[in-house]
Amino acid sequence: MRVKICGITQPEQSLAIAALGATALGFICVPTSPRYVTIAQIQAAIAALAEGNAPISKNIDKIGVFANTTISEISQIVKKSGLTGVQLHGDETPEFCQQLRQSLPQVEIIKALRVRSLEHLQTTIHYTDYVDTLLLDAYHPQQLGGTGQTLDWHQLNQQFSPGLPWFLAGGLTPDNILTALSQIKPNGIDLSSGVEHSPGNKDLDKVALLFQKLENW
Ligand SMILES: O=C(O)c1ccccc1N[C@@H]1O[C@H](COP(=O)(O)O)[C@@H](O)[C@H]1O
Repeated sequence: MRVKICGITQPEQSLAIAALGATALGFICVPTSPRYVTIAQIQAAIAALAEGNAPISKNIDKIGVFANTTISEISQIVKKSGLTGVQLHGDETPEFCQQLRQSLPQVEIIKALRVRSLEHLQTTIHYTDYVDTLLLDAYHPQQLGGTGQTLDWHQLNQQFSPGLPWFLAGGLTPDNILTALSQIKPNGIDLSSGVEHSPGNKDLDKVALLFQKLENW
């Protein structure tokens, strides 16, 4: 199972989190977020990974999180920083994803859906031809992401079976991860606020605890 730890801002934490077992790191490229990072910060985090000894550090997925921005801005940031994937966390349409794919053919495209209702889940069907991966996050009326709010895993399990690999996100923590995974079987999990001291400052003890819990799963 893929494990993405999102909202990394410090280069040394990217290396430590990779060493603990993360398969993907997320960098928030949304300027209004308290976890926002510049191209230079992403470059520094990726350079730290390249200097790490463990092969996993070099092969780890490096995902930029964007919301409601332009294809040209995303493409520039991806090319300058060395990101391997893009997570679209805003109101991007299937047509937008199709155009982004043409601009960045080698880059993984993850479309996040902030789930307002179970009916809303049906919209994912329109993205299947244009993205590689889906991600489900909880809806919050004021914030785009990193909210710590959870989805209804049990209901989701009964209503959601997309034709694409997908990440479960939204309020996951070392304390609730096994409960979530006992109810639903995503291809990956994505954690941000549940493994941090404060926005952008990850709590490495919580990240270690998460991987300890996953060992017994
Ligand atoms: O983390 C943020 O600040 C953020 C800002 C804008 C869009 C997405 C953001 N984070 C994403 O939110 C989810 C869930 O976070 P949490 O575990 O509930 O704190 C995750 O996919 C992040 O990539």
